[in-house]
Amino acid sequence: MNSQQNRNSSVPVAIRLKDVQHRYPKSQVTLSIPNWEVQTGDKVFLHGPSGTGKTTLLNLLAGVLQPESGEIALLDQPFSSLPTRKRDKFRAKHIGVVFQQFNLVPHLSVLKNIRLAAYFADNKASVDSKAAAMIDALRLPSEVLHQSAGSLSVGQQQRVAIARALINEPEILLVDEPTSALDTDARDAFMNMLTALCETQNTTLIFVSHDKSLEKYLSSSVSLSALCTLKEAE
Ligand SMILES: Nc1ncnc2c1ncn2[C@@H]1O[C@H](COP(=O)(O)OP(=O)(O)OP(=O)(O)O)[C@@H](O)[C@H]1O
Repeated sequence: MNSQQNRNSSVPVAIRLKDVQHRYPKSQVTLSIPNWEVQTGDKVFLHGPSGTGKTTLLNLLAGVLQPESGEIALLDQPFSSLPTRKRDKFRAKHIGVVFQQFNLVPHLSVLKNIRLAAYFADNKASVDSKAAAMIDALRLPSEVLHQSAGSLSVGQQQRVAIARALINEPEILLVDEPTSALDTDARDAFMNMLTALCETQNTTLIFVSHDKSLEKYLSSSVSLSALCTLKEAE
């Protein structure tokens, strides 16, 4: 099912892009998204061949990149036009991000990695007990909380990255190719855990992957080529 076709006008929109254009410095290629809306609670599988702009779009949604023109609104608030500090604050409070390298601090314990995300979002609500519950929900033994993130396997780090991204109960979760290092069984388990956690928190999920076999875990599917164009300057 396509997320544009799946739209129900009574459900609020979590993500809205209008006439967004982005060009990397010194690049001739412009990525252009005329219109895209994602409803609250939708879990979108965003797919497309390598180099079509998936990571660029996630970075725009995370506010790591700013569009050259157009507007990205999140949770009915202007986002891409916010000054950097306000955008950083908004991201820390409302957006969870799991990118390909997980970006855990390797020498810090799992618990400290999770506490750090809560600290940046000014989240003081019983973080340690929530972290323990999340680690349990992700089927990791409680001992990992006190192990350094860098000492864990890739699959374990992946789950810790999800726990860290969800600790502030973000309304939006952005996930980029997190399963590429996993075998089929581990991938199934991971996808089930991820979507169940998002369901519990009514999180809007944007999940990027090349792997079309993962489509079945998400509630809708969008091809990058239907959403955006990449144009080279003449
Ligand atoms: N930092 C950068 N500077 C210049 N051009 C870039 C940069 N990052 C990406 N691009 C270009 O932008 C386009 C989209 O790249 P992007 O990484 O978003 O694609 P992708 O679909 O995520 O690819 P993959 O599936 O291989 O990760 C490509 O043409 C790429 O060469």
